[in-house]
Amino acid sequence: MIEKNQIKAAVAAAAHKVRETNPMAGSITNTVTIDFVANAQLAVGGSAAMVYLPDEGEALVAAGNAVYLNMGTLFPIYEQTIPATAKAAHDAGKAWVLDPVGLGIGSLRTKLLEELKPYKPTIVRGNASEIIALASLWDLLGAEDALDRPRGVDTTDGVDAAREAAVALARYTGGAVVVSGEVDLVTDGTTVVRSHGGSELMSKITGCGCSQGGVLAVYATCADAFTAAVAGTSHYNLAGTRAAAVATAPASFKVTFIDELYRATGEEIAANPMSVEEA
Ligand SMILES: Nc1ncnc2c1ncn2[C@@H]1O[C@H](COP(=O)(O)OP(=O)(O)O)[C@@H](O)[C@H]1O
Ligand SMILES: Cc1ncsc1CCOP(=O)(O)O
Ligand SMILES: [Mg+2]
Repeated sequence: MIEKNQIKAAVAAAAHKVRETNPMAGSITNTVTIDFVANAQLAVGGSAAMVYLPDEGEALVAAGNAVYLNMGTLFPIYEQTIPATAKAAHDAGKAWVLDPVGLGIGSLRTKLLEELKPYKPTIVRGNASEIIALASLWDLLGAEDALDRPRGVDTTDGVDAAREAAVALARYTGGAVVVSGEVDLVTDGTTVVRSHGGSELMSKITGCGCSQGGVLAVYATCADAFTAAVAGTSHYNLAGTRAAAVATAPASFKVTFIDELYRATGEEIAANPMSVEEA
């Protein structure tokens, strides 16, 4: 298990490095939230590039240290783009972040996520239902825990219901897993961090999860999987807490939230409340 002080020091260092280096993390993401993802990546200090085509996904892998793959709205071309980009990242030893949005809707999403298993995402980020569904699809849960039911894009499970699935996924990938919710859970399969903060209003605007994934990819350009996952999640929760102190309804919250992502310093991000336990 990693000690809390060590985690916090690594988080502050990662935040400083992002701000100093303005790293690019390319994305293949959904059309609902593509603008929010790019703006969140810029606000935390990164640089964004959004593409749809297979050779462009591979080009973004070559051009940066991390890419973000989000399954939210699939087009037929993604049958080529998503596996080609994940394979390119895996083969190049570069980081990639997976958000298995809406796993269970339709057959292409399921087929693609099955295909991605050998490319072991550096960070998996999803809500509790998506994390349980992915661990189940990848046969990482005991038969009695395995679930196979279609879902939408919002969770029907609490974060703790996905703890075992998250630990199993992290042990399989060798990377980190973030389960988002009222209190976010982050694990590398050995240590579990619970990151506090944020706001209920984050579930009242679309794209807080998707943009969190984009921010995690920015951090993954500059830090190991677990540090990047804790740092991006802490940064998110701090900005959510601060935005909720100013804005009381969804649209103004979203604008203020992006401002607070921009304002947060490395020390403030590291000081965001967390608890640490063994996996
Ligand atoms: N009730 C809540 N309280 C605090 N933060 C929340 C709450 N609901 C969601 N969040 C935050 O919103 C972000 C997106 O989480 P979530 O809504 O679970 O993802 P998704 O949009 O993929 O379903 C995360 O940073 C999470 O911490
Ligand atoms: C509503 C919706 N439908 C397909 S993707 C998407 C966005 C989901 O965004 P998030 O999971 O971040 O709320
Ligand atoms: Mg989501």
